[in-house]
Amino acid sequence: MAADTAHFPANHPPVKFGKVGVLLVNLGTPDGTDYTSMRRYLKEFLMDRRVIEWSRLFWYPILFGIVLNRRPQKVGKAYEEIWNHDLNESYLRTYTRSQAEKMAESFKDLPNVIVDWGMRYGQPSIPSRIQWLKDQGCEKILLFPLYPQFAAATTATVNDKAFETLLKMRWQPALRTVPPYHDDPVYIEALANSVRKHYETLDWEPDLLITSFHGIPQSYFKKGDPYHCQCMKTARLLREKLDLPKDKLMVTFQSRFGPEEWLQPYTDKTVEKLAQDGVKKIAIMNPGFVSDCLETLEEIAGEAGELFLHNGGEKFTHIPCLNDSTDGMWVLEHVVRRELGGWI
Ligand SMILES: C=CC1=C(C)c2cc3[nH]c(cc4nc(cc5[nH]c(cc1n2)c(C)c5CCC(=O)O)C(CCC(=O)O)=C4C)c(C)c3C=C
Ligand SMILES: [Fe+2]
Ligand SMILES: [Fe+2]
Repeated sequence: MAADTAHFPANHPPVKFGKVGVLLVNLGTPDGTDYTSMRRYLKEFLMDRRVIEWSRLFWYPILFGIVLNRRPQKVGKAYEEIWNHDLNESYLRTYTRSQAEKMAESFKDLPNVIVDWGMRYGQPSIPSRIQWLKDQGCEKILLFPLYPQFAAATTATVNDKAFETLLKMRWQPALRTVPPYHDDPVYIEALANSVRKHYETLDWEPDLLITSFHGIPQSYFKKGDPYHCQCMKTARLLREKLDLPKDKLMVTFQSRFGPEEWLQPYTDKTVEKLAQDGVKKIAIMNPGFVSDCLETLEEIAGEAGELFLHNGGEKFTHIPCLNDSTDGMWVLEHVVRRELGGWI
């Protein structure tokens, strides 16, 4: 309900209250594909201690001396290929905004709830959205890092940024964070549906389904990150839901960065080897990404596909992420309604 200020004394500052905010947060994305936008985005991303855990004394000379000079141009070209030119933004931003808009529409039965969206890196920033929700009268905010599997490099850094924002506020809203939903039956069912629906569009049948998750360094896993285990559980539940034998669904990890050893098997090496070993038809999906982005469209649908076909594979298909599809929205809304328990 709109805040009722009628009974305030005449000299009382106007305040809004009584609302509950839902803030959907995804990773982030550059504002443009040019060098300056790319550098700004990568700098914020790669300065995050949750993402790169190396000592700053070691990392900053490499970051500022090499990475931020070369990588913006290289990655900018890759973004150029998958850019949403109609809206002049990346699909990650298009989908995240659409997810918030669709959720707001279906939450019309909850008039006190305001749904908003933000990014961990780049715009709209988490501090700006938390302040905006507070200004709208949100005394309670449900923060939803959209990643199904928890990783310190993704979920924890979103939570950190939100709490860091509260650190500077006198009148803080109550903040609740959404836990990982890697084994939620609704999520698993939506993934299974997306596979079934995609297969119906093909005039061939894949010999193998690869679930490719974003990797993390092995060292993060050894320090106790639950990410690997949660990816494995998602994949097992999906395989069971699809009624596939163990050898028909494979888990791989993509997007290595830097010289360290990352979670294995690596997606690119696996795809290459499978083709060389005579596997002819594969499908790849990215269950850990809530929206298609550079890592799914360029690296998997593009590069991994080419690698497979150039090494002897005959058929390759990429199954889109859940994005803002009906099934995808069903998952996000189910998780949010559950986590709002006691607040609405
Ligand atoms: C050491 C570096 C990185 C870790 C650890 C890492 C983990 C991680 N990332 C995602 C999801 C996404 N990453 C994306 C892009 C991206 N990731 C890294 C580095 C690490 N990620 C970089 C440097 C970049 C930028 C592109 C590049 O320079 O190669 C994206 C795409 C964003 C977009 O705008 O499209 C996503 C999404 C997860 C889920 C994860 C750990 C679980
Ligand atoms: Fe990443
Ligand atoms: Fe494990």
